[in-house]
Amino acid sequence: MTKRWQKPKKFDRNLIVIGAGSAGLVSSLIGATINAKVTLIEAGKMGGDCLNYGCVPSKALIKSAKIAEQMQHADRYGLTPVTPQFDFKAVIKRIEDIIKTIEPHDSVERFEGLGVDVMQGYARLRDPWTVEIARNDGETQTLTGKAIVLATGARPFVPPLPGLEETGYLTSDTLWEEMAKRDAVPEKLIVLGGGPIGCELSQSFARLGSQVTLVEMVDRVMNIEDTDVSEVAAQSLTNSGVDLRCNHKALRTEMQSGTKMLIVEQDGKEVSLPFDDLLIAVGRAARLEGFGLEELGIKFGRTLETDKHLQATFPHIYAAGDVAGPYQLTHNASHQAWFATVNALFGRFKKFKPSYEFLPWTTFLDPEIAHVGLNEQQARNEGVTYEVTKYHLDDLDRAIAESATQGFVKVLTPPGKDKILGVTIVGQNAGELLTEFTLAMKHGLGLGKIMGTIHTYPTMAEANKFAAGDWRKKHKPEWALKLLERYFRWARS
Ligand SMILES: Cc1cc2nc3c(=O)[nH]c(=O)nc-3n(C[C@H](O)[C@H](O)[C@H](O)COP(=O)(O)OP(=O)(O)OC[C@H]3O[C@@H](n4cnc5c(N)ncnc54)[C@H](O)[C@@H]3O)c2cc1C
Ligand SMILES: NC(=O)c1ccc[n+]([C@@H]2O[C@H](COP(=O)([O-])OP(=O)(O)OC[C@H]3O[C@@H](n4cnc5c(N)ncnc54)[C@H](O)[C@@H]3O)[C@@H](O)[C@H]2O)c1
Repeated sequence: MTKRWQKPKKFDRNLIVIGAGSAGLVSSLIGATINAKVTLIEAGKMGGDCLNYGCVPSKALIKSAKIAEQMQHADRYGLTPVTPQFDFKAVIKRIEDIIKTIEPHDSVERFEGLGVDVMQGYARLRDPWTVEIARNDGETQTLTGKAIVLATGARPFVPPLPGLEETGYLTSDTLWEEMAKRDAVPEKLIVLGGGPIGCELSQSFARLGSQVTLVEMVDRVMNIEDTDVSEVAAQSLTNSGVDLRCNHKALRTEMQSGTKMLIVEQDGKEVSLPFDDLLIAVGRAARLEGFGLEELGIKFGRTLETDKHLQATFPHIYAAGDVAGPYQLTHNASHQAWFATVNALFGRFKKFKPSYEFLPWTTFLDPEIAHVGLNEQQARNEGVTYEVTKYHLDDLDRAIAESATQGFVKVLTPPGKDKILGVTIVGQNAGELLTEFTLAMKHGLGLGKIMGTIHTYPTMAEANKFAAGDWRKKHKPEWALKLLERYFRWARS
C-alpha cells in the first residue's frame, strides 16, 4: 500500500499526534514520557471537546441547575422552598471560570514543559509519513513522522432538515458561546435527540426555567440502556418540567407568522412545535474529512477503520478517541490512546489490544445512570444467559436520609454463579458507586467478595453490598441450612 510513496530515509519525529483532545493529549504525553520525539498538532482549542464544549461545561451547568432545583423543592428537606433568582450571565461566567481553572492541565505550556512539541495549526497528511501544518501564525510547516496517531475527534451531527439554515440551530459546539451572549435562558427550547447530551442539557435548562420540549425519534430516551432505566430517565425529565415527545420524527423547521416551528411527525400526523432555540443532539460524527485520508486511501466508514490494535490502513498510522469509536467517551479516548501510542511506537516488537469489556459510563441526569459490562438488552442480543438481582434504593438508610430513594442497583450474573457480567446503577452519585463494580469485574472478583467487604454505614455505597447480599439470599445453601437446623435442635436437647 505504501509503495506509491517514497518513504523518508530519516524522520523528524518518532510520533506525530493530530488533535489535542482527550486522546491526543494522552497519546503525546505517553510518547514524551518515554523520551520519544513527539509533536502534537491542534487546530482549535487545547483540550478539545471535553474541556471546551462537552463534559466540563455540561457538568458545570448541571450543578447550577441542580442547586436551582433543590431551592425550588427545599420542602423535601424541611426548608421553605424558594424560586431561585439568578443572573444567567453569572451562571455562564461560572462555567467559563471552571473551564479556565482546568485549562492549564491541557495547555501548550504544560505539554511543552513535559517535553511535547506543540504546534497550533491545521494538520493534513501529504503522504503516509508527511504531515503539512498550516500554522495559526500563517506559516506552513512540514514534518515527517515514523508513526502517526490520528486523534481528530468528532463533531455534532446535524441532520439535513429543510429550513434549519433559515430558523437557525444550536449544537454543543455553538451552545456555550451563544448562551454567553444572552441575559436569560432560552424561553422555549426544543432539544432534538434523547441520548446523553439531549437528556443532560434538557434537564438542566428546564431546571433553570426554560420551557423545554425533548423530541426523540424512537419510543424511549436513553435507549442504549435497559427499559427500566429509560423509564426512570423519562420520569426524571418529566419531573423537571421537560415536555417529553418520544416517537416524534423531526421533518423540517419553518417560520409561521414570525414564530419558529419544528414540524414533527407522530402517528402519521404532522405536529408543529414552536421554539425560540433548537438544540440538535442526535449524535456525533467522527472528523474524517479534509486532512488527507481520502487522498491516501485510508479507509473509513462512520469512524476510521482500524484493526483490533487500533491500526488504520497503514501499519504506522493509528487512531484513538471519537474518530476511532465505537464509544465516544473521554475515558475511552484516553484508554485507547495508551494502546494506539504503545502500538505505534513499539508495534514492530509487540502489539496490545484494548478491551472494552469493563468500560464504564455515566449519564449525569438526576438521578445519575451508570453502567459497566452487560445490561439486559446487550445480554439478550449476545445470547448470554443471565440472572438479575435488583436492589432498590428506597430500602437503603442513607438514601432515605438523603430523600434520594429513586433508583436501584441491578447486577447481571450467570445462572447460579456470583461472577459479575454487568451492572447498572440508577441513583444519586451512581457514577461513583459504579467504580467498586468496575474494579471487581476487571479483577475477577464476584459478588461474594463485595459482600465480604466492610462498607461504611451509612453510605450510598452500601447499596452495592446489599445487592450482593440479595444475590446471596437467592442462592443460600439449603442443604447446609437444613443440617444446621438439625445441629441446633440437637444442641438444645
Ligand atoms: C455536551 C457533551 C457532553 C459530554 N459529556 C461527557 C461526559 O460526561 N463524559 C465523557 O466521558 N464524555 C463526554 N462527552 C464526550 C467527550 O467529550 C468525547 O468523547 C471526547 O472529547 C473525545 O475526545 P477526542 O480526543 O477523541 O476528541 P476531541 O476532544 O474532539 O479532540 C479532537 C481535537 O482534534 C482537533 N483536530 C481535528 N482535526 C484536526 C486537524 N486536521 N489538525 C489539527 N487538529 C485537528 C480538533 O480541533 C479537536 O480539538 C461529552 C460530549 C459532549 C459534546
Ligand atoms: N455523560 C456522558 O458520558 C456523556 C454525555 C454526553 C455525551 N456523551 C457522548 O456523546 C455521544 C453523543 O451523544 P448524543 O446524545 O448526541 O448522541 P446519541 O447517539 O447517544 O443519542 C442521540 C439520540 O437522538 C435520537 N435521534 C437521532 N436522530 C434523530 C432525529 N432526527 N430526531 C429525533 N431524535 C433523533 C436517537 O434515537 C438517540 O436517542 C454519546 O454517545 C456519548 O458517548 C457522553
